Amino acid sequence: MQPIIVNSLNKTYGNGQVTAVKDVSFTVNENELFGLIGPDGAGKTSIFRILTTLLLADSGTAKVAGFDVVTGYREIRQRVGYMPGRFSLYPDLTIEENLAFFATIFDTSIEENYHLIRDIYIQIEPFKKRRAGKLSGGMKQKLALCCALIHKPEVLFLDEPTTGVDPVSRKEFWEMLGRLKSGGITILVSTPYMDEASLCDRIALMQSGSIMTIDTPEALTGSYPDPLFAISTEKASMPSILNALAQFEKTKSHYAFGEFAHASFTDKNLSADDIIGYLDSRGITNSRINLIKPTIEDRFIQLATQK
Ligand SMILES: Nc1ncnc2c1ncn2[C@@H]1O[C@H](COP(=O)(O)OP(=O)(O)OP(=O)(O)O)[C@@H](O)[C@H]1O
Repeated sequence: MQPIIVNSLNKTYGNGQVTAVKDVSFTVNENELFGLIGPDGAGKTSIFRILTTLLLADSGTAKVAGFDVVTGYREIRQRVGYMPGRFSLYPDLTIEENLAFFATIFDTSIEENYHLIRDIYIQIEPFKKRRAGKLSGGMKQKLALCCALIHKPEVLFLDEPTTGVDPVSRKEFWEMLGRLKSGGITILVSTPYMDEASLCDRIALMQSGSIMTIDTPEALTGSYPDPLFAISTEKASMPSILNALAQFEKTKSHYAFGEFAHASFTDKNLSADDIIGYLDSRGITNSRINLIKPTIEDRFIQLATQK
């Protein structure tokens, strides 16, 4: 059985004025870590809320853990864990009290399922008497994950779990997801961070409510359609490099990527020397150009901007 089956979901807000989810279909396999990747407003939270039975779709169907999200909402709520994007715990309760509260509403106890959360909980246990509202971003997120796990869910929904969290805690968090997955839980996670996408088994790249493509991270970057170059120079500013590239008739795409400009060209036989020659002719000298392996972010930009 596939724990998540989504078929042609649509969701609008404001009497149809805002389209949040547009004909979205995907499936998640048992024991898979599946990512919804896209910028703010792509529709990720709406999908999470529909799948966790907190929001009704306008049309389409979805099944979670074998139950329909409309007719089987009670069963689904028993079987899933949900960590919403915004901090959802009780700020005036301590770590321990929040966890005990979530255990109680699911008719279990911290002791009964301690083994599920142990790896994560031991990191925040020394502060168990501290109120949740007074925790750092990384600690809040660990507590929220413990609360989402304490009733032993079959499917875990994590909506932007690492937004606002420092890089070290983000890394630790993803290592924890890997361990949970090995423990047999199916995970749907969303993130706007493209570097995290590569840690999923498969990802759906989303924009403006639609899924542009679904595949493994390796297959997505491997199927980038053109040679991609990273260009830098100490002698010219980024805007002037981008401006020169914009005026080159063979430029297909160009954008700033950290300290580099990334560019692809309509002529697949164009060499780095040809590009250096063109930039020289535009007064951009001493440029360095490397043929690079595209990242998920490059692939996202390519799909989002293709005509
Ligand atoms: N209750 C609402 N009323 C009106 N518009 C909404 C509502 N909730 C979401 N939207 C709009 O629907 C679109 C999709 O929002 P959604 O929250 O699902 O996306 P997201 O990818 O999760 O982004 P974010 O990270 O910003 O939450 C956005 O344009 C958003 O402004």
